Amino acid sequence: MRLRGVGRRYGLGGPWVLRGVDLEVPPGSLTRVQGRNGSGKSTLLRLLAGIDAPSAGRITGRPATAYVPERFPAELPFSALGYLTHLGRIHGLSRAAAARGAGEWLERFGADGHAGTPLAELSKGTSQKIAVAQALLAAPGLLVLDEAWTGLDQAARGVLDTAVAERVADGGAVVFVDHDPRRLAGAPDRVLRVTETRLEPVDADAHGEPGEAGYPRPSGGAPDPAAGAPGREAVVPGAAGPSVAQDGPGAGPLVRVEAEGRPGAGPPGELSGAVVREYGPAPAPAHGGGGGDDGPAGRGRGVRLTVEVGVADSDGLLRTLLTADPPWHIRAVTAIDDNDPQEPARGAKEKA
Ligand SMILES: Nc1ncnc2c1ncn2[C@@H]1O[C@H](COP(=O)(O)OP(=O)(O)OP(=O)(O)O)[C@@H](O)[C@H]1O
Repeated sequence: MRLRGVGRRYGLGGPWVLRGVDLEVPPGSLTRVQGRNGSGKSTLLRLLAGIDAPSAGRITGRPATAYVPERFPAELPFSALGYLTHLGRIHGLSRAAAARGAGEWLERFGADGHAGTPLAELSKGTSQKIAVAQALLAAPGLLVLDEAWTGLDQAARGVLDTAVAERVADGGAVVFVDHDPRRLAGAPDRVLRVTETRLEPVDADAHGEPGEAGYPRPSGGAPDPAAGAPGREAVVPGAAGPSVAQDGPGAGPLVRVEAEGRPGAGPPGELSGAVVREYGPAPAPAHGGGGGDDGPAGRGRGVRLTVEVGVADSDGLLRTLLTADPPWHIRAVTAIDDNDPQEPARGAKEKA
């Protein structure tokens, strides 16, 4: 598949999110895409997946494509097995092959016990397994994964790792975005960074390094007026306890997760190994609202939660937030570069 001079902007006269992107996606290739929050990674992946059209340029030579979106629409009136069979049919499989493939993927993901469960009644984790299974089941020529590992348990993440390797070995192309710099570390044939509307190759030596330009802190965020809110920089109650306050979330690379909850939501009580950096009223929308991106905060002013956690625990943290009732809306996930002078000294801050 080939992208030539591809650009995307939203709305009439809106700013270009991507511009002049030339890209070839060869068969049998594994490509990682990274970039700052809001740089345009999901926009690029939607274009690659063919569910969005470029505002400029051309995309040619698309193979059969499957896509795991950042958010899976789980409210459809199907059972898990019925949905996967239906999707298999849409991907061109015969009824028998679709049903067989659906059953096999449910089993591989350890979700066969939920074959008859309506989608709307599935847990977030099982729902994510279905989101991934629907993309894998027709063995697509191009597989596009937008944070597809998030919300999966450890065993299912391993199944997905293996499935990606199988796809590539089988001549399929896989393009993925993931917040964890260690995801499929060493496996991608190339790493691309979306920056300032462009797509540029990342130095192979920088693959997956925390703090590398693919994982900077959120860009341009105005200081939060709620900086002094109660609970800021507190240790999560009932979770990691005093050892976190003394030692921080452990040695090694850290990930910062920013989430937004319903008005009045308290922090979930099971954020093991995590340090809460900020907890208070969400800032007012920068553009006066109307963007249709209210998240679980709904129309009211929600609660903003910023948590730091070791990379190894970040999947668990995300799962906890996403499966909370009501779930938190994940605003940003960024790795933290301890060598960055703009980062406040750790240790000292934890003890403040
Ligand atoms: N449907 C849309 N309508 C209007 N603007 C959009 C739409 N989708 C994305 N944008 C804007 O395009 C820019 C890039 O968004 P995109 O979601 O592609 O970035 P991203 O790198 O995937 O971000 P994140 O890491 O936070 O998921 C952002 O400024 C975003 O607000």
